Amino acid sequence: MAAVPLISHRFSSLLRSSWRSPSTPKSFSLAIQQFHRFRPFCSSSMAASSSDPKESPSNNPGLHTELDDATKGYFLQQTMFRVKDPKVSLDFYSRVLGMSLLKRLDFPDMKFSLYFLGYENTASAPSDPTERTVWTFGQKATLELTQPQICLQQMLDPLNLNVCSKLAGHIGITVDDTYKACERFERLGVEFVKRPDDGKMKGIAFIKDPDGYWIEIFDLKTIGGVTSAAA
Ligand SMILES: C[C@@H](O)C(=O)SC[C@H](NC(=O)CC[C@H](N)C(=O)O)C(=O)NCC(=O)O
Ligand SMILES: [Zn+2]
Repeated sequence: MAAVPLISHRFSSLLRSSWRSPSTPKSFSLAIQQFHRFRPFCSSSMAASSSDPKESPSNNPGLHTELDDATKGYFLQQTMFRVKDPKVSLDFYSRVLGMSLLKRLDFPDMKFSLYFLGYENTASAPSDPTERTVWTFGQKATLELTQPQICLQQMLDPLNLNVCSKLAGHIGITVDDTYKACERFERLGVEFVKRPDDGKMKGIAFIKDPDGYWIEIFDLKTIGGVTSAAA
């Protein structure tokens, strides 16, 4: 909201200066041009009604608060970063930020490893490797560090626009049922990167958000089996 006073201040000072000297229609028309340039921004922010909370739908076009029952139980489970050296990253996130390694998954045939970090107490993690995977995917807000060996060269090449050079990989949502969720996404016209039965990892899907960010979709019923060989 702070930006709006700045813009309206700039616009009002333009108006004042042009108004004070009506003989200079040029600055007045500039002021009007400025207004029209910033109006879309102002209209969405200045339209905030003082009677409703700032976070209400009336002040946030596009926001829905009557949520679809189908999404009940969804939670943000992970954010995936690609890393150049897991040793350096694990040191940073554990020693500097106090995270624990909840789960490590190794996919030697696909040449990458995954490190799931978070603030959960690992003393409560199951000892069975696959059950520990399911436990991890039941935790909210983990960090998934991906060390994609085959991508390493692309990552080190700043000019490389290969998917691997994007350091921020995806976010991941734990849903109740991946196939049911994806059938709903199809009905809603969501763009897919990978449908659940595409590619090597059956049962995991990737959709895109309006800006093209990848969102991974999985569930606790299948994630253990999908990753059992890597557990
Ligand atoms: C377990 C789940 O949270 C995953 O993210 S595994 C998904 C899998 N990841 C990779 O293949 C990592 C290596 C890849 N080269 C990369 O850098 O992303 C996957 O299918 N990723 C999407 C893809 O199309 O690569
Ligand atoms: Zn992931």
